[in-house]
Amino acid sequence: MTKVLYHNDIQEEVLSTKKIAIIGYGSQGHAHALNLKESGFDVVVGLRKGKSWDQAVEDGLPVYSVAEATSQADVVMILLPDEHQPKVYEESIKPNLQPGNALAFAHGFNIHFNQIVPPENVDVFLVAPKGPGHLVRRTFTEGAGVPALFGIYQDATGQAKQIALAYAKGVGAGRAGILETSFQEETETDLFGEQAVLCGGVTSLVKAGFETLTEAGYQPEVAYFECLHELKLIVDLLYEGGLENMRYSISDTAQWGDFVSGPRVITEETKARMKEVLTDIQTGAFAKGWILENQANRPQFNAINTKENNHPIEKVGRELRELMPFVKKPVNSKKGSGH
Ligand SMILES: NC(=O)C1=CN([C@@H]2O[C@H](COP(=O)(O)OP(=O)(O)OC[C@H]3O[C@@H](n4cnc5c(N)ncnc54)[C@H](OP(=O)(O)O)[C@@H]3O)[C@@H](O)[C@H]2O)C=CC1
Ligand SMILES: CC[C@](O)(C(C)=O)C(=O)O
Ligand SMILES: [Mg+2]
Ligand SMILES: [Mg+2]
Repeated sequence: MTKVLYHNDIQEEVLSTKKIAIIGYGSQGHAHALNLKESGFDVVVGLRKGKSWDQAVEDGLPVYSVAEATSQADVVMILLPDEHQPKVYEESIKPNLQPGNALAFAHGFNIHFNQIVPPENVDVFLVAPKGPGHLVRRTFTEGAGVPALFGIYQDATGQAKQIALAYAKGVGAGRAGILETSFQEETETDLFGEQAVLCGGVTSLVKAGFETLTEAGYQPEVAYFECLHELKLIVDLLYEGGLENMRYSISDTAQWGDFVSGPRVITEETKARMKEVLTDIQTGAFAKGWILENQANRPQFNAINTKENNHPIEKVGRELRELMPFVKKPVNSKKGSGH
């Protein structure tokens, strides 16, 4: 089995004497900055003026422009949206990097697809939490953590691995498990996971189930509970104990239905489509399309986003969640949250 590292396997001294600049204060940025600070590290945040800047100040962090934060830091972690990173890197980060600094990422996209080409005299590593930033923060405050991958692209100082590991420990990943990867493996598996399974796969499955039931005349509220709300409860069992644990808790009738009907829905054809998705990622076709979409100001992204937000499952879901005060407010609507 691949070696998985935990909290006590990692020395953090190599990072204790360094200043870390977190560039961006969104989903991952706020989690890394706050977790590292509470782990005892010296953290500054680099931003443009705006909502995130105000939030980081309110959270008690020293905030500077991206150029100023980079200039004073030893480790520069870029946590801007992938599509904004190359421009900000060229204009504000690259001119302020010193030999021996470390440039870090939470996803390998821009390095792997050559959108950012760092100088040879800096370390380049990634620490990629395998979970959404808001959960990286929430689990940390609860004394737990989200697993992370680390990978080294360039080791100019001979210390890149130790620095990356100390960083991963500082964000709380040592509580859950830290695994070594390459930029290529992290980039390709992360894109595949979010497209085919975690995000694209799940949303398409949920909508298809909801539409099948409502088009057959069943109540949208019943379809919502069956196909979306209960998914979290089923996923909790998978998370805690795998497929067997989930199947232990459900009825034998459900388990038999799982065995005979699951493979009728997710078929060899689905797997063939997954392989096509993976090929597009590996060849760079997906990356090229995403870069072009951004250069054109996201016409398709915006149109699809609006349509998706107006899907009937979203409308009935909003109404039903209002009546369940115990359901956590979505991370994009917390009052006063700039994350
Ligand atoms: N989201 C996640 O959970 C995960 C993300 N990742 C990776 O982490 C990285 C960050 O992603 P994510 O956290 O989703 O990013 P977000 O979209 O949440 O980042 C938004 C932040 O970036 C700032 N920002 C955007 N553009 C600029 C700019 N031009 N100059 C300065 N600041 C800017 C925003 O500031 P403002 O308020 O001023 O707009 C805000 O603070 C990506 O590489 C992503 O792939 C990896 C694992 C999971
Ligand atoms: C699953 C989506 C993700 O890869 C993540 C939260 O890990 C992302 O890019 O946001
Ligand atoms: Mg991911
Ligand atoms: Mg991702």
